[in-house]
Amino acid sequence: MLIFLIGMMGSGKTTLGRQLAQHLGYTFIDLDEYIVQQQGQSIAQIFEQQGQDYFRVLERKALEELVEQYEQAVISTGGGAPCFFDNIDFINQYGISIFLDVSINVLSSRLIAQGQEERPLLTGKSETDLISFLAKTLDYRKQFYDRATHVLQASEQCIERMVQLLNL
Ligand SMILES: Nc1ncnc2c1ncn2[C@@H]1O[C@H](COP(=O)(O)OP(=O)(O)OP(=O)(O)O)[C@@H](O)[C@H]1O
Ligand SMILES: O=C(O)C1=C[C@@H](O)[C@@H](O)[C@H](O)C1
Ligand SMILES: [Mg+2]
Repeated sequence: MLIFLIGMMGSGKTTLGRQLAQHLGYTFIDLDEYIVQQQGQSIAQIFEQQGQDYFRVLERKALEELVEQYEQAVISTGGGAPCFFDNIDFINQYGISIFLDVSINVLSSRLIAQGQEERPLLTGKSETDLISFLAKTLDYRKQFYDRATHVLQASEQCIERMVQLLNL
């Protein structure tokens, strides 16, 4: 089975994905890291040098490659991945998708704590700008995230509890 984690930046896709994969004995793949390794450039460099549209094409190609290569894997996607092309349909065709539903306040405090240098869409934003950017982005992306096959309320849950709740 392929399990795709989807949700906003800072919702815990990478953190939870790694632990879920370990729990299930599955391979863990982070889509952002896969692209970084393939390209030999950071996400920030790809955005800066080739632009976001190019990154979205790389993201789609990476999804296509991964479904060919793996049968049992947890794949943490980038925050925007399900929201471009027909990626959410593609994801649901090849596996299950879990939307990590996290409130804007929790997202913004996690993202501020973690620093923003590897998240080009957030670079240079003040806390107020960050909150309004997240709210606006989620407002648009919700239509895609809502098509996940599973939803986890993930603001407060600790990782171990989330793994139990999924009951996989
Ligand atoms: N359930 C949780 N409880 C508390 N903190 C968490 C939880 N999940 C993730 N975090 C923290 O939130 C931050 C963001 O998590 P993570 O990098 O996993 O998010 P992401 O969804 O992969 O983001 P991106 O889309 O930018 O890759 C990290 O500092 C992580 O330690
Ligand atoms: O939410 C987004 O659009 C992004 C999230 C990150 O995971 C990266 O994929 C990139 O920084 C873009
Ligand atoms: Mg991540």
